[in-house]
Amino acid sequence: MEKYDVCVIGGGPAGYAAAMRAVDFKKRVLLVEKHKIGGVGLHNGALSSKTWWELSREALALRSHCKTTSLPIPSYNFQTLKAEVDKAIDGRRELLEHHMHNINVNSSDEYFHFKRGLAKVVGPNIVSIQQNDGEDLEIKADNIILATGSRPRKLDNIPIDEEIILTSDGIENLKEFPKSMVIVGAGVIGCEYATIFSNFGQTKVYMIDKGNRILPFEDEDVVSIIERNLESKDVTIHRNSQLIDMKIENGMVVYTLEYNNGSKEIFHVEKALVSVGRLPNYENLISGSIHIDKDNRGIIDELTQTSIPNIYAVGDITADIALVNVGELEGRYAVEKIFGHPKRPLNYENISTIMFLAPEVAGVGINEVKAKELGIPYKMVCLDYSCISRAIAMRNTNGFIKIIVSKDEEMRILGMRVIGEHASSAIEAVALLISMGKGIEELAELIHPHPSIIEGIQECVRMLLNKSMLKPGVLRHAMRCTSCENGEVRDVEFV
Ligand SMILES: Cc1cc2nc3c(=O)[nH]c(=O)nc-3n(C[C@H](O)[C@H](O)[C@H](O)COP(=O)(O)OP(=O)(O)OC[C@H]3O[C@@H](n4cnc5c(N)ncnc54)[C@H](O)[C@@H]3O)c2cc1C
Ligand SMILES: NC(=O)c1ccc[n+]([C@@H]2O[C@H](COP(=O)([O-])OP(=O)(O)OC[C@H]3O[C@@H](n4cnc5c(N)ncnc54)[C@H](O)[C@@H]3O)[C@@H](O)[C@H]2O)c1
Repeated sequence: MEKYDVCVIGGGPAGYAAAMRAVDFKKRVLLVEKHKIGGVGLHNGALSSKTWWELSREALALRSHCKTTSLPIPSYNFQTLKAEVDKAIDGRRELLEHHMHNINVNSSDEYFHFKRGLAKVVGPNIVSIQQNDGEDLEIKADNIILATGSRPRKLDNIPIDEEIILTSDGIENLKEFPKSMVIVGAGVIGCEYATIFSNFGQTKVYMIDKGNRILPFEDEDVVSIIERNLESKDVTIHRNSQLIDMKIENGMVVYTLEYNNGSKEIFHVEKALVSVGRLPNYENLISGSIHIDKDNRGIIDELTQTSIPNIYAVGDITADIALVNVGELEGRYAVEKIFGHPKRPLNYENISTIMFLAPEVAGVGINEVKAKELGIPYKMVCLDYSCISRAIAMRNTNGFIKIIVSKDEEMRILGMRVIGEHASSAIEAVALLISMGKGIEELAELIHPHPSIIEGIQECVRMLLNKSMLKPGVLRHAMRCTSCENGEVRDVEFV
């Protein structure tokens, strides 16, 4: 039986990162992937949707340019655009495969090994592999890392066929832009696809969420900009309504909503996208004789280690945050825990995120919704994009920067949200400061390039220190500061 130091099951971002970290430790590692390397990080997921988003932004910019210059408004061919998306994904997958297949070339020992097939843990040290183009085999590994990711959650009463009623896995089955589409579940995936389809301007988009607004976990002021922008592109958000029925009739989606006053309305659309969260892939992964603690959100782990000490779980299969960067962090951490001593603790508090919407929303740490939920007293400063030179130069001042700090002398940064153009480029400095446990003085005095969006962050911080260049007492419409304790929000007045 072949023997390895570690066997990693799943070649998505978490598994790939784990396998490559094991190579650093000069350990014999086997990576097993049943389908395509890259997982949802590339296919039907992060990279594919981001490529669609980038293309849709270009399309929107061109449409608005044509409108202002009275040029004919172009229409877009779905297949041509899909070929662009496929090219981007194939390029990244080929790079990962080339890297993987050549990793041992300059080494006398073959540390890295790869098998394509379906893996199953059949003993605490034994993995069986149903190879795609070879014999089934069993291997022995001192340690096993589970990184099999997640899949879209489905609802019992919605007949998903991935042709007419789709999940994010079925987007690639589309042949052309649908004339109309309803999105069930207005979380991150739902809102990103609503942004993409409405940006192209060829699909009438409807959105339904079980809550009374989109992005229920995000702050109200962020959501209101996103909702306003979606609605300006003719997206209909069904508020205070409940989906009571959805079926396919004559190749069309027919859905019924019930409103708060008891009345009902029936809608007909070409396609539906169901994006109501994701489920961990742990079915048929572990033989019944082995018990690993798990719940319906995923495998339960203690800093990546499962209830069986030599079996680790990383990425979407675990019960915590489902993001590429988190999966990679966990994959690397698990390997460091197995073969060395991780230099830094695994910390989920300062994860940076971007929601690819219109405009983009970048975040790090907690938002106001979370701070209130946790009962943390905080101070919040907010600066409108109309005060930032770079936003003015971009002729797009739709957005703001918001920083949340602890409501005490120390004013420790708890979190930040930036909504607007270049939002993502602005958060990194703050992410670093939060992770270093620094206060805000350092940021107030750093020199940033000009003009840049991050200058707005600096002005927010100076506002907290009562030494901003623009005075909030004068620009009340564009600069806000509040404090919150026991759920009570008050305006902070500056002299
Ligand atoms: C539409 C969409 C957009 C997203 N956008 C973003 C984004 O912008 N930013 C971000 O950070 N995150 C984003 N995510 C989330 C991100 O893609 C996931 O968090 C990430 O891919 C999880 O990585 P993973 O390695 O845990 O799992 P996966 O990427 O799901 O990979 C798991 C791999 O394991 C393989 N596998 C499963 N079972 C077995 C088995 N038994 N044997 C062998 N192989 C197996 C699968 O084939 C797969 O390749 C998005 C997700 C979706 C769906
Ligand atoms: N840019 C990014 O970083 C990015 C992009 C896409 C996905 N992701 C990751 O993928 C994960 C999954 O995304 P998602 O959008 O599927 O989940 P999500 O948790 O963000 O949103 C699910 C939404 O569905 C709603 N919902 C749940 N049940 C419902 C029902 N029965 N009817 C109507 N609405 C219902 C919820 O209220 C919620 O708004 C995210 O949590 C995130 O970790 C990240």
